[in-house]
Amino acid sequence: MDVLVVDHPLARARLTTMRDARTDNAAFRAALHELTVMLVYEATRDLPVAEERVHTPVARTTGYRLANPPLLVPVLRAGLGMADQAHKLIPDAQMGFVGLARDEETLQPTPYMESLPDSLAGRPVFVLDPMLATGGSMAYTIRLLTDRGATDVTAICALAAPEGIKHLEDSGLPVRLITASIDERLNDSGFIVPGLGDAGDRQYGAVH
Ligand SMILES: O=P(O)(O)OC[C@H]1O[C@H](OP(=O)(O)OP(=O)(O)O)[C@H](O)[C@@H]1O
Ligand SMILES: O=c1cc[nH]c(=O)[nH]1
Ligand SMILES: [Mg+2]
Repeated sequence: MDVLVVDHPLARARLTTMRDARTDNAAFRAALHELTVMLVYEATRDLPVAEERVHTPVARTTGYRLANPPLLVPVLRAGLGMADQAHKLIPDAQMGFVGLARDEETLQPTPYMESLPDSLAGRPVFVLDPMLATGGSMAYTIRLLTDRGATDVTAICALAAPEGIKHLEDSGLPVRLITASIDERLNDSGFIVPGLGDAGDRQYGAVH
């Protein structure tokens, strides 16, 4: 599996803000928004472009646009904090939604929402979720996509654990990963160490 770690100094600075336990919900959301721009920028770097003629005030020249904009799929809740920024960068993208909550005992994803186009054949997909921990939620989401014909999936995550990367690699699913950091490990509760805590709670407040 291709893995790209975006370790640009500005990305590291935003991630540091997100990691800091003193960062409040609003500042955490702002840092995630800004980090998302950097991750999506890198994720789109090699996408095919279509050429079009453009008239500047001075002359005619060749212009460019994405030939086949990806479907954006935020994984609720935490991925919602990446959705608007990704959409601003790719305004003609369509968006689908998946809602998952990880069971705190079993660490298995429990699905509660799914809104995706019927067919994804020939369409690249960007899955937006700040956290790749065990990898169970991401693998579940990607299977929803491949069941609809997707063969080109990019997982965009602020943080990834080695265990989650291995899970995706072992799954054989057609995915590449863009992340700002590969952290050390998971703890006994399935949290990424050093991590940043619960990315949903850090943005929107605790539900339990
Ligand atoms: O790799 P995994 O072990 O599956 O864990 C990662 C998942 O955990 C978090 O969501 P959570 O279940 O906490 O839901 P939330 O976004 O509503 O907080 C995160 O946003 C991922 O979706
Ligand atoms: O560290 C973790 C692991 C899973 N989900 C989170 O939000 N944080
Ligand atoms: Mg959560």
